[in-house]
Amino acid sequence: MSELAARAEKLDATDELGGKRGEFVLDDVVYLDGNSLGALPAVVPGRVEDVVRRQWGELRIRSWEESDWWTAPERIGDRIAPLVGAAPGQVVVGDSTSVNVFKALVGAVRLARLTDPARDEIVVDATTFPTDGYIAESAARLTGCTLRPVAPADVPAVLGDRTAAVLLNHVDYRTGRLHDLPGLTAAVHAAGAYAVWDLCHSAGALPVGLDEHGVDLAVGCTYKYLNGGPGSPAYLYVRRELQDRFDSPLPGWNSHAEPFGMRTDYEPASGAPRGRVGTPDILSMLALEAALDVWDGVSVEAVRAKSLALTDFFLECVAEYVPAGRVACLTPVAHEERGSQIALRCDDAGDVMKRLIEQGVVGDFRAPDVLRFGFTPLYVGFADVERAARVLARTLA
Ligand SMILES: Cc1ncc(COP(=O)(O)O)c(C=O)c1O
Ligand SMILES: Nc1c(O)cccc1C(=O)C[C@H](N)C(=O)O
Repeated sequence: MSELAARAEKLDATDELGGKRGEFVLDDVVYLDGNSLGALPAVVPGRVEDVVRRQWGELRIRSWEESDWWTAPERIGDRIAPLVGAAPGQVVVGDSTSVNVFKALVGAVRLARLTDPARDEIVVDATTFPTDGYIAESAARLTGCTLRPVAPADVPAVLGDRTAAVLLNHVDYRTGRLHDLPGLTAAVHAAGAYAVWDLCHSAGALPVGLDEHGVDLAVGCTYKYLNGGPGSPAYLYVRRELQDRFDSPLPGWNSHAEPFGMRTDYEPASGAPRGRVGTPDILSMLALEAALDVWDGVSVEAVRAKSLALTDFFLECVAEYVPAGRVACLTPVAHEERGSQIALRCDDAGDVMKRLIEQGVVGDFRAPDVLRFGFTPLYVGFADVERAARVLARTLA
């Protein structure tokens, strides 16, 4: 056994999160794609079966009340809240991330214009996951704003009294770079603008501190580190002090103060429900609720500590096993700039990833030349990491 393999064994033996792996349905594959689709928590199938057979099949319409379907978006929002550093009552679950980006960004521009109607610029992360960029462009057109795509580090330099809202990613989906949420949020506020953060690649992987850092609005998906399942609903955070002024661009009947009043005039609900739109996707939502059980007794700080240890160890194994110059790491080495993934640039990355997957190491390929490996501390161990680096070296040899 190599020195690194022996070390991996020891690290796994003392890993305080090691026991969590047994709460997931996993096989012999090294699954490093939880930053795209989280693994299945073992508790989910039985709970979904109950929702389908008993709640829907037997109780039918009664379940909106008796099975608490109607309040699921806020209830499950409150389960996600502590994972992103939010007090209860500020997170609502529903719709896709894309839709929530739209609600948050248009809502942020409207908030800015309450005090300064002349604000007419939206700043967006130029390196963003494409959907955020597309939605930002449309939100700018709809609100009569100019869109300024800027790399996150350059955002402070372009802020001014025309800035209405800034849309940023906490962790970059390609490189795994962790952006400075506290510093950038403070800079946005100093310019009198509103900060919207996309937490897709940070929630469930590292502490976010939404309340602590005064974030205005945030969105995120639940199918990555929160393991909610394919297409599970996203969430929207609106800071408590802004909720009464939040003017959603998608005011559906579910966000009405009195949904069953069936009134022609719209009166927004107060609190987190104001972020709702239409009927919640109950099956996906309750699968997510069950999946969140794996977080019982887990601290995000412990997850972060293990995530950094896993990514450090992966970099060490890659440096030891992979011939020098064969891959280049795009992910920052500094802990304060690293999310929970490692991105390696490599020639023929698409083909290399195919061959890795054939050998039981599942990451993903992002065009044009990136091998992406996501590390989910709840179910990835150090022996997995050592094996992944070993198989990568063999594949590249
Ligand atoms: C940063 C980021 N935003 C948004 C999305 C996707 O949004 P949606 O849930 O609408 O597909 C993803 C991944 O799919 C993402 O990585
Ligand atoms: N949402 C996805 C999907 O429906 C199919 C395939 C991949 C995804 C993803 O989540 C991609 C992911 N956001 C990324 O960072 O690339």
